[in-house]
Amino acid sequence: MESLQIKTASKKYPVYFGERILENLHSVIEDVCPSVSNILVISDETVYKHHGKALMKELPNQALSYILPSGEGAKSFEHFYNVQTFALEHGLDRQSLIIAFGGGVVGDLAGFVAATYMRGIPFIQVPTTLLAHDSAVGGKVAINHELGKNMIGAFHQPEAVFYDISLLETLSEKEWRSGFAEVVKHALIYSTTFYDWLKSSVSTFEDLKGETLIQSIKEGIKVKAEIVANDEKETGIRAFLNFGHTLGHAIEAELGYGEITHGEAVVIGMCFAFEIGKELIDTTFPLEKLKEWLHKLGYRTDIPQGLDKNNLVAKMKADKKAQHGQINMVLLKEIGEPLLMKVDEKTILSLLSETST
Ligand SMILES: NC(=O)c1ccc[n+]([C@@H]2O[C@H](COP(=O)([O-])OP(=O)(O)OC[C@H]3O[C@@H](n4cnc5c(N)ncnc54)[C@H](O)[C@@H]3O)[C@@H](O)[C@H]2O)c1
Ligand SMILES: O=C(O)C(=O)C[C@@H](O)[C@H](O)[C@H](O)COP(=O)(O)O
Ligand SMILES: [Zn+2]
Repeated sequence: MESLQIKTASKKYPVYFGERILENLHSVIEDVCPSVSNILVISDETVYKHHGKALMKELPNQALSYILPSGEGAKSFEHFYNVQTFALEHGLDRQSLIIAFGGGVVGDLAGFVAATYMRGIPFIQVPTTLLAHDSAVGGKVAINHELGKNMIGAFHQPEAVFYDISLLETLSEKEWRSGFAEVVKHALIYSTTFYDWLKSSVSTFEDLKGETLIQSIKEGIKVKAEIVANDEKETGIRAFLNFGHTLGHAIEAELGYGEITHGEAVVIGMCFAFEIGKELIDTTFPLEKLKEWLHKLGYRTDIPQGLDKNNLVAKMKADKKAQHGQINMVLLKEIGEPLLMKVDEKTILSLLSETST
């Protein structure tokens, strides 16, 4: 089992990763939460069906579980409230531990429950998707609002991240595609070395196995770790991790949560940010080559049909990076050279019209 250390202003914690490491979970819990009173596992139906038994076998018999429906819809006020009610009814206290067992949806919701229950209790992320190499690290936890993604949330770091990569074997191709988008994002904002390696190593999702998978996850987490170590609460460079998300989140909210995966929306958002970059900054980035690779991997890079462009712009203006109602987007001058820039909504509206099908 390998490990990395995450050091943020508020907390230091380990990220353990490797294949078939679940049997080590109890000793990690003893290490990071030695005086835990009881445990609540929060998961979703699909994850629990595939891997629930294997997880619960590693926990004390009294461990509780709360199973959410699968998918983005679980990041709602209703499910948040229901989990809090369950926790209260079952007597969770400040010595209780929440285990988020699932992808980014479970991690974000369970983390937000942990952040707010009795003003904050510990939690451990046990991620089960590729995407969660991103969501499980860094402490952003949230639920969605009809008016925007992750609008209600907190920064609450986990006590540990425990990533058994073998659990990913049951993921569908759609979910590999969604998760890989955030790996590509990490490479693009960080370094040519990471990006070139990724591009030459992954031509189909079949390639995401063994060492290539471990390396992709490890490098992605390292990028995230370095950024959150310097800016835990997004007062500056953490915004770079939001590359592709200004439009991506707007598309997810406009289409209806769960109609498009997070990663697929981020890919469209990243390509759009490159188009904006062509207009506003001096960049030589070969966007067509990136798109060629993305299309081979089955991504769409154009804006889905039928979306109202004015509504998209309104959502982009409501994004958390906006300042005084002005849209702030992450653009890339070159690979590894992100910058945050105010973009006029007229520029956005006209490019949205040009790049839509
Ligand atoms: N907090 C952050 O920093 C951060 C970062 C990136 C994304 N996110 C959020 O993460 C969410 C997306 O996460 P996700 O893509 O992991 O979605 P998800 O948690 O909904 O998982 C995707 C689907 O795969 C299923 N699944 C999960 N693990 C599985 C497994 N091992 N085998 C089979 N099926 C499995 C789930 O049931 C679900 O249907 C979005 O809400 C996004 O906003 C948060
Ligand atoms: O960790 C971050 O910071 C990110 O922006 C990572 C993103 O991939 C992730 O989707 C995050 O949840 C977006 O945050 P938000 O603040 O735009 O809601
Ligand atoms: Zn994301």
